Amino acid sequence: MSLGRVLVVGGDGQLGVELRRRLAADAAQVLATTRSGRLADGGACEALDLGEAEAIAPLLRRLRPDHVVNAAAYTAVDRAESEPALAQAINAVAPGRLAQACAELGIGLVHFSTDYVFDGRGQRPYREDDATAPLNVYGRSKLDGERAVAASGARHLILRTAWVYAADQGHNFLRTMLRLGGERDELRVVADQRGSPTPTWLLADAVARILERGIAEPGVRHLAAAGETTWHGFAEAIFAEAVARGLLARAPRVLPIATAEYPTPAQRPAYSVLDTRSLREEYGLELPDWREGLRVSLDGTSHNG
Ligand SMILES: NC(=O)C1=CN([C@@H]2O[C@H](COP(=O)(O)OP(=O)(O)OC[C@H]3O[C@@H](n4cnc5c(N)ncnc54)[C@H](OP(=O)(O)O)[C@@H]3O)[C@@H](O)[C@H]2O)C=CC1
Ligand SMILES: Cc1cn([C@H]2C[C@H](O)[C@@H](COP(=O)(O)OP(=O)(O)O[C@H]3O[C@@H](C)C(=O)[C@@H](O)[C@H]3O)O2)c(=O)[nH]c1=O
Ligand SMILES: [Mg+2]
Repeated sequence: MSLGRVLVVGGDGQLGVELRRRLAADAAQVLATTRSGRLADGGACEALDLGEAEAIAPLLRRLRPDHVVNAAAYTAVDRAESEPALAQAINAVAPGRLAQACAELGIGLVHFSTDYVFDGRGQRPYREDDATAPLNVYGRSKLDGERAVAASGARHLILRTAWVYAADQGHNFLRTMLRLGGERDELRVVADQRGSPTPTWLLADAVARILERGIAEPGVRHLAAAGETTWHGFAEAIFAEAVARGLLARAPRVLPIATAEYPTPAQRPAYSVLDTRSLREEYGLELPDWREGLRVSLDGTSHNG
């Protein structure tokens, strides 16, 4: 079955790359945008700077995709504290304009949001309707983006995910740990923030399934790997799996530290595990445990969900 024409906005981000790869198998045509109008692999695509929101509607009118998947965002959590206007423009204003154009043209929209919309004082996995209270600029801008998309009237899904990584590309914790682990004997990693590391292939598989079934009930859904760990636990797992595969000669020592011992400009939630039941039931998804997600990512085997 063909998914028709799908436009991936932000086609060279870590999620955008994986979406293009995954959807190419099922879609009649995968279109993409980057800021420059070129893909990192040299291919051509559409140019779209999300800082210029007035360019969005004309582009969609010209391309007329069946679905838009928005994988673009301002994701530099610490830098956002000193660039709040830019974070707001990319994460809130642009998604709102994108969604309005989708509503006008009858295009379905899949948009991504984050666990950082929560303050982390929860005691059990967060459900979609739990109260949001972002602790940082990035989280606030993403929450405003959710609200703008919801208000647009577009047939949409807002997928809140968490701790996203890919083994082969992008700026992410896995790749940072593999790099630092090769350089140092000892790392200090926070052990009091809990969440669920989620590979981009899992997200791309879920999007393919969603587009295949269609967006029935608009709204927010949670989508992340199952289970939970801390950044320290994730780091330990990364080194164990990397050494087992010969990706690293030996694991560094990973000292568990408190958040207070790793000061950063942005405050982060202490607990942001997401309850994914709603999306799993609605779309018949089986979400792997985060550790299995890590293994598959490092094996480089592509998964079909
Ligand atoms: N990374 C994570 O841990 C998590 C991410 N998410 C969400 O998932 C989605 C995908 O994130 P991820 O793939 O990790 O993000 P990346 O940072 O890897 O990719 C984001 C993409 O957005 C593009 N972009 C940023 N600003 C602009 C702009 N002004 N105009 C056009 N493009 C722009 C970037 O392009 P360029 O490189 O040119 O700046 C980049 O290609 C986002 O909505 C994010 O908020 C949710 C939870 C966790
Ligand atoms: C590199 C490093 C980080 N840390 C800590 C800092 C932070 O609390 C945690 C993770 O660091 P990062 O910078 O990768 O995390 P961060 O940029 O906060 O990751 C977030 O990105 C945004 C886009 C999201 O939406 C979130 O879901 C989440 O994935 O690990 C250490 O304790 N030791 C280290 O050596
Ligand atoms: Mg980061």
